[in-house]
Amino acid sequence: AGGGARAPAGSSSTVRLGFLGGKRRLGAVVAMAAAGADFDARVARIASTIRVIPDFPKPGIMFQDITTMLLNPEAFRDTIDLFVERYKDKGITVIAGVEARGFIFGPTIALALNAKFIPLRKPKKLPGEVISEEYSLEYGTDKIEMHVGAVEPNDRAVVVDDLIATGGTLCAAVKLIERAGAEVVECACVIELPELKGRDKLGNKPVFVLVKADEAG
Ligand SMILES: O=P(O)(O)OC[C@H]1O[C@H](OP(=O)(O)OP(=O)(O)O)[C@H](O)[C@@H]1O
Ligand SMILES: Nc1ncnc2[nH]cnc12
Repeated sequence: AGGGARAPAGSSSTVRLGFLGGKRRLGAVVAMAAAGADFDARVARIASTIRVIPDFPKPGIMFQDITTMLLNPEAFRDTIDLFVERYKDKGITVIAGVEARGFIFGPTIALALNAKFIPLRKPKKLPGEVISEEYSLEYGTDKIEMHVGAVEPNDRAVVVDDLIATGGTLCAAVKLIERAGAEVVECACVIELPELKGRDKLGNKPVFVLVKADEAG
């Protein structure tokens, strides 16, 4: 109220910042372009190390095999770094990894972010009290479980897995964490099979992926 007659607090410094911002913006654009080029180069290297095996584990499935990427330390490190760079200033307190391949990437990302790592496991693997969610897969149905007490209501989580196909697994993971009252900020995967429209299953939950596979698995 009455603010219309007054200059907004800090207006002079706003002008100065605007001027400085003008100079900085140019630098920022250059820096962003460089970061973008670097991002693209790292993603290209990661993509080139992923092996595709036709008809595994069933006829018609184009299996995206990340084990060949793990043989290349630069590509493996780039994968971890790209996730850490994305989440480092986002107040993430939990990295939840989906068994089995989410366990390959999740713990290193969690340590780099100083966040908790939470394993989301296949049934009857966790020894304590669990909550569970059933889901359908591209090739069958399954269930994942999480220890009660692993996440707390004020936690901010990212769910990590190697791949999103139909989205059933990530959807179940998000439900588990949200049932425990925490916020899932995003899901993060190395690979997406876009033709299987997994994002649709996740509604408006953001999914960050590094590599989109050409053909549906
Ligand atoms: O988006 P969706 O259709 O749910 O499929 C993606 C899931 O499928 C794969 O795991 P899988 O269930 O084969 O288990 P594994 O990692 O133990 O082999 C993959 O690692 C994801 O977790
Ligand atoms: N095509 C695929 N490759 C690897 N993992 C998968 N999980 C579900 N579909 C897959």
